[in-house]
Amino acid sequence: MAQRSGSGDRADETYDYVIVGGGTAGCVLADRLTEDPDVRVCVVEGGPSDVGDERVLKLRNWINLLGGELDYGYTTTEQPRGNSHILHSRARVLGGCSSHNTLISFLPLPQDLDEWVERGCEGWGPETVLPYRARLKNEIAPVAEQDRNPIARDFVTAARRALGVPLVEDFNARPFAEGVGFFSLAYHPEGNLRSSASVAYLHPVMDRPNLTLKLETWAYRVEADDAGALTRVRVRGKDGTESALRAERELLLCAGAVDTPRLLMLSGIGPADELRRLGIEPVLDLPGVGENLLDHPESVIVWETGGPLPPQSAMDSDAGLFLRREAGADRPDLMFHFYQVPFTVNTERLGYPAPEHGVCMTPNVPRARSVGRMWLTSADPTAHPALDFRYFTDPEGHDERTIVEGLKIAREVAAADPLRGWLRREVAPGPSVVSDADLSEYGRRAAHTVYHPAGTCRMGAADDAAAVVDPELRLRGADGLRVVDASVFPTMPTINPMVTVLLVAERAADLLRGRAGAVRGER
Ligand SMILES: Cc1cc2nc3c(=O)[nH]c(=O)nc-3n(C[C@H](O)[C@H](O)[C@H](O)COP(=O)(O)OP(=O)(O)OC[C@H]3O[C@@H](n4cnc5c(N)ncnc54)[C@H](O)[C@@H]3O)c2cc1C
Repeated sequence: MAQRSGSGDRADETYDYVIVGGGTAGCVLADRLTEDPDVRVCVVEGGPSDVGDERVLKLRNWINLLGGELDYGYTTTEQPRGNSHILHSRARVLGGCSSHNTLISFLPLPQDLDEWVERGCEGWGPETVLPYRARLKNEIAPVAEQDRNPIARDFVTAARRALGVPLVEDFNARPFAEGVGFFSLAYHPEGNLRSSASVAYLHPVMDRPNLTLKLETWAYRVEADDAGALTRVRVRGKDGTESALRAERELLLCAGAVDTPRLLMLSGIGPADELRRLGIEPVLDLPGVGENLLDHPESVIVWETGGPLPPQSAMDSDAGLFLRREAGADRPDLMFHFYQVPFTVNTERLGYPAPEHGVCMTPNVPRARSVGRMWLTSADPTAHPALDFRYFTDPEGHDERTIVEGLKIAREVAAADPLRGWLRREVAPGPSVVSDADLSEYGRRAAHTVYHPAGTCRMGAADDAAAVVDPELRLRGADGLRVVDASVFPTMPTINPMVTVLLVAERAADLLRGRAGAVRGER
C-alpha cells in the first residue's frame, strides 16, 4: 500500500500516518486509524512480533523477561539518596511494555485528571477521558478466583484487620481513597494469557491491507519534509538497511517515555545548548524535552515463609493495598504490592539472604514529589541516554517519609492474623532495623522502580514554554508531529499507568480523526 514519492522528498515510502513504536499506545493508534480502509498506516517497531511467542504471551513469565533480549535495559545515573543499581526495563517487542509488564489495570482517579487540567491540559479532565474506558479492547477484570493464592487472600484479610481499610472487590468500579483487594488485570485467566495492547488491538487486524508493520526496525532521526513539517523519519532495518518514511498527514511518536524524548533530541529537538554541546545541530529549541522524568518509586520488605506456598497465581503480585495517611485526603498517598514470591534483587545486593520460600510487600509512593530528568550522553544514536530520577530528593522529604511509614505499616499487616501464621521471619531489613533513620537508609538503598517512567515530553497549555506538546498532543513550534505515549503525562497518576496510556491513545485517535469524544458503550 505504500507509495514512493517522486517529488523533492526523495524516494521516501509514504503513508498517511507513520507511527514510531508499536507499543502500548502505538498498537491502539494503529488499529483505530486503519479502521478507515482509505487511511494507510505504517508502524515502525524496534522489537520483534509477539505473535505465538509464549515467553511474552504467558503473563506469569513476565519476571523472566526482565534484563533479557526483549528488554532495552536502561540504567540510572548515580542516585545519591536512592539506589543507583536499578535496571529500568523497557520492552523491545510488539505491544511494548504491555507485552512485558504485569498488566495491573487501574483507571486513573478523577482527581489525577483534574490535576492535568489544572496544569493547562484542557480537554483531559475526567469527564472527557474516563468515558473512553468503554472503548478499551483489553479484557480487564479482577484476578480470577482460581488464581487467588491463599496467602494473598490472607494478606487482604490481615490488612483489613490491622488497618481498618475496606475490602475492594473491583478497583475500577468506582474511585477509591483507600482499600485492599485483588488487582484488576488485563488477561485471559484460561491459559494465563496477556490481553496486552498488541493482543487486544493489533493481532485481530494485522492483515488489514492498509496497515504496514516494520518490525525490528529502529527510528533514529526525525526530519522535516520539503514544506518544513516534521513528517519524515529515518529508520534502520534489522539487516542494517537505512531508509526514510514520510507521513503525508502526521508522524506519531509512540516510543515511550525514554525513547520518544531520546529520538527527538537525536533529531535536534530539545534543549538547544545541550544538543549543540554534543555536536547535534538544534532544529527546534524545546527545553522541556527530557525534563519532568516521573516514576513510582517503591521499597521492599521481605519475609521467609514456613515452607513452599500454594501454586495459585496470575502473575505473583496479585493483590495490593492503598492507604491515605492524611485524614480526609481524597486520594491514596501510599500503595503496596503484595508479592507471593521473594523479590530480592535489591536486598541480595545489600547482603541480605534470599529465602527459598518467601513473600514481600513493597511500599510505593503514588505521587512522588522528587522529579528527575533525562538527557543524551552522546550524538551516537546507539548510546543509552542518562536517566536521573533524583529519587528521594524532594526538599520536604515526602517520598522518603512515605517509604519509612510504609515499612512500619507493612510490619503491622504482617503481625496480623491470618497472615502472621505463614511467616517464619523478616529477612530484610530484619527486626533490628527500627529507627526512622535506619528504615530510611535501608528503604532508599533497597528501593526499586515499578517501571513507570513518564512525563518527559509533557503536555501543557499553548503558552507554557516548558511544555513539549500542546493539549492536542502536537509538538510545540512545529507542524506534522504528535507525541502519544506515557511521556506526555504532565503529572503521574496515583495508580499504575498502563490504562492511562491506553486512554490517552484512544483519545488521540479521536483527535486525529477529528472526533469530539468517546461514544459510550462503543468498542
Ligand atoms: C516490567 C514492567 C512492569 C510494569 N507493570 C505495569 C502494570 O502492572 N500496570 C501498569 O499500569 N503499568 C505497568 N508498567 C508500565 C506500563 O507498562 C507502561 O507505562 C506503558 O506500557 C508505557 O506505554 P508506552 O506506549 O508509553 O510505551 P511502550 O509500551 O514502552 O512502547 C514503546 C514502543 O516503542 C518501541 N520503540 C522505542 N524506541 C523506538 C525507536 N527508536 N524505533 C522503533 N521503535 C521504538 C519499543 O520497542 C516499544 O514497543 C510496567 C512496565 C514494565 C516494564
